[in-house]
Amino acid sequence: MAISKSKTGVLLVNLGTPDSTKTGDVRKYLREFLMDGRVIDFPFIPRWMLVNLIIAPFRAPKSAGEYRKLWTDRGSPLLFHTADLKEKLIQKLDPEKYLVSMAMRYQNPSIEKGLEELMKAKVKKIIVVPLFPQYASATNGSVIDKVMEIARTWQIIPEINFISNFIDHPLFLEAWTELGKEMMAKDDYEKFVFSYHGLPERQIRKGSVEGYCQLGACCNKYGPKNQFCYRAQCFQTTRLVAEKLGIPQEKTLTCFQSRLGKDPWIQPYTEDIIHNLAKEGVKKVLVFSPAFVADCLETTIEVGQEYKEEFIELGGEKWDLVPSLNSSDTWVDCVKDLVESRS
Ligand SMILES: C=CC1=C(C)c2cc3[nH]c(cc4nc(cc5[nH]c(cc1n2)c(C)c5CCC(=O)O)C(CCC(=O)O)=C4C)c(C)c3C=C
Ligand SMILES: [Fe+2]
Ligand SMILES: [Fe+2]
Repeated sequence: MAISKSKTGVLLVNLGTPDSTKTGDVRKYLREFLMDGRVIDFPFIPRWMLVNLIIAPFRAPKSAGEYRKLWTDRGSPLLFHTADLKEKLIQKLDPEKYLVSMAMRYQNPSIEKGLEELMKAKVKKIIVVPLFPQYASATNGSVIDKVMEIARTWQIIPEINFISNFIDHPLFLEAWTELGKEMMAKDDYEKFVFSYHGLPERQIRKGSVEGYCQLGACCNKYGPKNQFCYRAQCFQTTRLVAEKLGIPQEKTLTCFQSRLGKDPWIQPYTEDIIHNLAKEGVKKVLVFSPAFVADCLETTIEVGQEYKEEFIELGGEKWDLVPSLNSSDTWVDCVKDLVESRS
């Protein structure tokens, strides 16, 4: 009892995934996810109408089909890779000092449950690790928001520490370098595409400090004024990973996938990059997806299957996806260090 009182609680949080591939479960997931005002940042009524009358009903059957292609015996890869990461982290952290739990921002296991587990053990402090390397209001911001919404109902609120982003953590970069090297040993790639999850441009502008972020060349530099700009962090991630792998900058392309709706999202779009590469006669491409730390619908299906089919149809020969960090040893070491450095 005395020992558990002095433990630090660690909460790993990933995005979320449906409970099953049934259309009803996918609809429920999409509703919870997209009704988050940090994800679709419209006022409540237009957001409610858009999500409940248009996106969820029409998208759910299509998304359920995509999830069926992705699903495994262990369920959703996003979920089981996060569970594996948690188990491996437990093995590496001192059990006398740390108690680790995991959650999904949307659906299950919920953040409520994850925090409850830590609070029941009377932890002295909580370190929340949103598993998103680049800060965005729609992801890390939303996790922080949700944790605070829950914590404000407690009588005793222990010290809570949030990891904001970790794009320049040496072990994060090393983990991607190891995976990239393994792929690069197999073939000579002409171009290296870094495809990140997209965001509506509006969300970047809202976070712009003194109007600095203009969604253009401003993202080619990374400093105090754009340290929270998601697009700038993505470009910086590309530069850091490419540098460690010895890939010349002119062979790298940073782009953004998964646009939803008609509003402009951050550019360049991955689809446009695919078309341009094919037009230029590029045949062999290696693709990194460093906005995700676990393989999921966005990596395996969208990048690994759909974009690949498009590139091959347009005349390309190879479009190989670097697998995500999942629960690789170096990535587990990175999370261990993120936690221990805040203890
Ligand atoms: C307005 C819509 C969306 C924003 C903004 C958004 C930001 C965002 N998302 C991720 C990470 C993931 N997204 C995933 C799936 C997914 N994302 C959206 C929409 C927005 N995301 C939808 C509708 C979906 C569901 C799938 C679909 O119908 O296409 C996933 C995969 C989950 C899985 O179960 O595999 C991840 C991970 C980031 C990092 C991000 C902003 C930076
Ligand atoms: Fe998303
Ligand atoms: Fe910016």
